[in-house]
Amino acid sequence: MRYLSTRDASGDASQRFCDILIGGLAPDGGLYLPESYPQVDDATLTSWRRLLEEKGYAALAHAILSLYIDDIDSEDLLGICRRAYTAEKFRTEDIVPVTRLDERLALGHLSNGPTAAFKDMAMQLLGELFEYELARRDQSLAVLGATSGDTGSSAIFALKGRARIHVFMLSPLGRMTPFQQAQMFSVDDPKVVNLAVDGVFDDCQDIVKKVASDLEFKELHRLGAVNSINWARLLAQVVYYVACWIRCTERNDQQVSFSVPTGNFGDVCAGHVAKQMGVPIDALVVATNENDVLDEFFRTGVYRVRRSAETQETSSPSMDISKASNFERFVFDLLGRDGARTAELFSGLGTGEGFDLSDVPALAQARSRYGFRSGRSTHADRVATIAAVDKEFGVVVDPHTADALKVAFDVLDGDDVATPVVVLETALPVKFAETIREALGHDPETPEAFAHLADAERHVTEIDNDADLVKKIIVETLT
Ligand SMILES: Cc1ncc(COP(=O)(O)O)c(C=O)c1O
Ligand SMILES: N[C@@H](CCOP(=O)(O)O)C(=O)O
Repeated sequence: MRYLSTRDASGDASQRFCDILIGGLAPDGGLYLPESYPQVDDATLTSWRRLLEEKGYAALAHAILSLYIDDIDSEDLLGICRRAYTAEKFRTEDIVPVTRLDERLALGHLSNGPTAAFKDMAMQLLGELFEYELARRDQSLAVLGATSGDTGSSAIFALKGRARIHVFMLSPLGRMTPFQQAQMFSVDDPKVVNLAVDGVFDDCQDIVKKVASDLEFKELHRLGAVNSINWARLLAQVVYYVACWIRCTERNDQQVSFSVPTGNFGDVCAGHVAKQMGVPIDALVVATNENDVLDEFFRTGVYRVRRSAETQETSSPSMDISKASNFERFVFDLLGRDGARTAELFSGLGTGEGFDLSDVPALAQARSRYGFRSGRSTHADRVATIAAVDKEFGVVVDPHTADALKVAFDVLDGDDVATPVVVLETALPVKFAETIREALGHDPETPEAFAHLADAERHVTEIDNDADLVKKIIVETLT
């Protein structure tokens, strides 16, 4: 399989998987996608069903990843998957258990990993892939990432202690929950550098892209990416769509839909990839919080990015995002993979512009061909949903999952989706105690592994929103 950039007008798919794994963002500022989506037939779906049942999640991951990775020996890739997806790390043999709430609703549990968020599903694999490839190249990597609360911890826990890797993680100052801050900043490791930026997540992500676009700097300091701009993140996430579909169905002609709490559009974009491969997925429901740029797009065709000052601070803080990176991948597909047009639309976003596709005939396909639906949820909605789901099903969900449940109820009640909906649970409630207390009147359960966090010492430097300053810190740390 070869890969191309969403901004490459020539359509030249010349990159191999391990090159883009290490490269992260494409040199032209675009995001990598495979030249085509491998198509799965009935026999393949049946074999995946058997594989998951008989050999487990790691074996399923190996089968799916093998369709996209042809520059890692198959046995080595299997070893990588087995090391990434263990019952010890994910606290369950199933890795991704599914709870059926009723005949039309299920929860896909993605947050049983080391940092209690779905980011671990991809990040544990990324850690193993980096280790393997860097050893093969005898190289080091300086990972520069941005987080709104969960990617940061997940990356740090997956990468710390790996000899060839430094981690520089940018987070929006004061905008994460106390638990998220404690989890991330408690790591005491000279090769892990936490930088709290005076700004919002989008500012942090802009810095990452700006620094990575300085190709000389990137090459000199061997800069890598762990955000979902890295294709490997999305690829790993495709696997749990397949696993959830298998766990909710008995036959290959049965479809399910997914409701996905959405911020940077990475999670639901992995669902888009799975659907394009032929996995029997009906609707992909994009559930946003009050930062509803994507809901607005799917309703109107207008992509109106908000400036930092307009990005609201909400009680599902990990989704406080107004410039969704991976949306570029979907628009590239929607526009028939027109790299020149995609470059034109997305290169203006840095200056706060958006675009309007309401007149483009292909927009209708967002729903008809690609299955997208959307909706938004507010603070009042998520608090009410957490309380209602606890009362009706005896399950406590985190605020992000509550947003997806709220929108799932909307589309089901409005008869907009006729297939069972799997709501992706993206974090554990322990990370968002204040909102849980407001909804339920008591604290969320604290798993034993996190009991020590509240008192841990913090390791973080507060900095201005300044890409040059970040470069300076990277240089000083690496030399
Ligand atoms: C808990 C949680 N839920 C949902 C999301 C949204 O996922 P995505 O950015 O892939 O759309 C994030 C982060 O973005 C998150 O941390
Ligand atoms: N919600 C994320 C934001 C970054 O998204 P990513 O999927 O691109 O890494 C977070 O919690 O940090």
